[in-house]
Amino acid sequence: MLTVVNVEKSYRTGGMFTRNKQQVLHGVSFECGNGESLGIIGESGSGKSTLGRLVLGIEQPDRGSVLYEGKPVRHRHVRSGNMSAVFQDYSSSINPFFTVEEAILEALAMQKPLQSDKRSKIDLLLKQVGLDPSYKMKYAHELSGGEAQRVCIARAVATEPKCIVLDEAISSLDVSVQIQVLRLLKELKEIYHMSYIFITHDIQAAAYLCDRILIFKSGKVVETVRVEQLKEVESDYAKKLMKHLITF
Ligand SMILES: Nc1ncnc2c1ncn2[C@@H]1O[C@H](COP(=O)(O)OP(=O)(O)OP(=O)(O)O)[C@@H](O)[C@H]1O
Repeated sequence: MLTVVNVEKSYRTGGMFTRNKQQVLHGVSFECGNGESLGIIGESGSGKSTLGRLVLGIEQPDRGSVLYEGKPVRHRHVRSGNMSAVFQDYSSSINPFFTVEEAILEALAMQKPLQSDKRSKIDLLLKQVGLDPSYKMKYAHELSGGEAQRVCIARAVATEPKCIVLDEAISSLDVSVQIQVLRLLKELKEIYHMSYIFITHDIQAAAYLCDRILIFKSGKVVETVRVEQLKEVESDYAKKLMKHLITF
C-alpha cells in the first residue's frame, strides 16, 4: 500500500537568491492499495507531476510523508524494485546510444537477485508489450512514438514493480495508439498485479484504466471518487471535468 500523508511542497520563484515561494501542494493525503489503479486528474499546473515525483521519491516534500508499506520512499531500498515510472516524453526516456535490448537490460540490472536468463526475459517483455523480439537491436530513433512508449513500459515492468507512476504516459501519442497503449496497460496490470498511479488530464483515459480517481485542483485534492460513481461527483470543478466524459 502506498500512503501519502499531508504532503506540502513549495518551489522558490524568481531565482536562487529570492525568498519568494510558490506553494504547489497543500496538505495532500491519499492511499493507493495493492493492485489498485488510482487516477490523478486535474488541469495543467495543478501540481500533478510534482506529486508524482514525490511519490517516486525523486523529490522530497517540505512537510508530510510518502510511505510504501509503511516505510518512507525517500530511502532508495524502499522504492528500488518496488516502484517505477513511465513519463510523457518517451523520446528522451531512452538513451539514444542504447539499443532496445540495452535499455531494458539497464532496468533489469537494478533487480536483485539478477535474472539468470535476462535475454529470454527481454524477449518475453517485448512480446508482452506487443513488439517482436527482433526490436531488440533497434535504436530509439528507429521506433515510432507508440513503439518507443511500449519499450518504456517494458522497461518499467522489467523489475516486476509493485507500483508504477504513469505521468501523462499516453498524452503524446496519436489517439488510436493511446487506445492500444491503454489496453496494453490494463493487460499488464492483470499479469503483474501492480498498482498504477495514473496522472492525466484525460478523464476518458482515467475512467477506462482506473478503479478510483482523485480530482486535483490548485495542489489540493478536491474529491476522490470510484469510477462507477463518476457521474455522481459533487464539486463544481469535478462536474465540469465530467462534461468531457463520453460513455459508450
Ligand atoms: N522544479 C520546479 N521548480 C520550480 N517550479 C516548479 C518545479 N516543478 C514544478 N513547478 C511549478 O509547480 C507548478 C505545478 O507544476 P506541475 O508540473 O506539477 O503541474 P501539472 O499539474 O503536472 O501540470 P501539467 O499537466 O501541465 O504537466 C507549476 O506552476 C510549475 O511551474
